Amino acid sequence: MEQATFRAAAKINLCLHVLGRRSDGYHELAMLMQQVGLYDRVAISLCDRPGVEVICPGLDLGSGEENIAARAARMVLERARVDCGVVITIEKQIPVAAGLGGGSADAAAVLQGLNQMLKVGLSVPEMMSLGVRLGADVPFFLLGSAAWATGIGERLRPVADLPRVWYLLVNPNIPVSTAWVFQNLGLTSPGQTAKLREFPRDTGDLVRLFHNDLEAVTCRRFPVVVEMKQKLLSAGALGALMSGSGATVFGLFDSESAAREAERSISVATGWSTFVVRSLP
Ligand SMILES: C[C@@](CO)(OP(=O)(O)O)[C@H](O)COP(=O)(O)OP(=O)(O)OC[C@H]1O[C@@H](n2ccc(N)nc2=O)[C@H](O)[C@@H]1O
Ligand SMILES: Nc1ncnc2c1ncn2[C@@H]1O[C@H](COP(=O)(O)OP(=O)(O)O)[C@@H](O)[C@H]1O
Repeated sequence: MEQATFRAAAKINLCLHVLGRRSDGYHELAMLMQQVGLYDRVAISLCDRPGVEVICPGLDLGSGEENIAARAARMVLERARVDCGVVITIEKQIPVAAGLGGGSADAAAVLQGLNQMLKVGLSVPEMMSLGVRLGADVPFFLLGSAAWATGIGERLRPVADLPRVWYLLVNPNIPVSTAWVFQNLGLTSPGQTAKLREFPRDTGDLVRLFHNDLEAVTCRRFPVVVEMKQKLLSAGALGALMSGSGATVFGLFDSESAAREAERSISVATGWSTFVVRSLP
């Protein structure tokens, strides 16, 4: 039985502007997205028994249509025209429903991993067009570099050489539904366009880009997000922002030691989950 293990890194949104609502209910966005060093481990085993099984120790994410990794596996198996089955074991480190794209990252790892293991020969653009049917964020994870994202998040322009910085991620252990946040956005006029040509060269440039149109919606329902931002700033973060639809907040630091010191002061005082991570290229 062939087996391989892949790492699936989380993402943060350094800015997220909502530009408008489409007739299918999705929203046009403009975002700067970057992966960070917080990983799920996705182990894929091929087996003789047909079907897809997903095991996620300690969590119940199902193996049916509700599980995005299982859906990704079925898509590749259909194209591979083989009659083997797949068992996927996901060790989650990325908090679930946290604005860090964990499900989409796992799905991208399964698309790439099975494509490789079954020698299906799908190109990256082909995987991206399958991926966007699983989730708007999946193409970004297949790209594998920081990017400006437009459309519903699937139109990507890679950004090279973003400053490598450290983030302290703080999550209150409250799951937030992305669909709920968009439904409660109450968009009345067209949103502001982000300056997509902007090229952040240093930490100051990065912090000046920080903006998230979804933050106010999540903060109204979960005021703890405001508290987490304030705690990060008083602990020395150069900037702090909610990622995606929340509720994770990230604080930016220019050294690992500064981020770890802030983590100590924040996690001593609260029961929140914290992660010190480096930005990925
Ligand atoms: C908001 C973002 C920002 O990166 O991140 P998360 O908070 O999920 O991490 C993403 O756009 C989320 O991407 P993803 O989580 O893959 O979204 P999907 O599963 O496709 O969509 C979940 C729901 O969010 C809404 N949605 C999503 C993307 C988008 N551009 N417009 C939307 O209105 C839709 O109501 C959809 O039913
Ligand atoms: N492999 C998976 N990892 C995380 N969540 C998953 C997975 N498969 C399905 N889900 C479901 O997807 C939803 C969104 O999860 P996630 O991708 O972690 O959040 P977010 O979109 O906020 O980053 C959750 O409600 C969860 O139950």
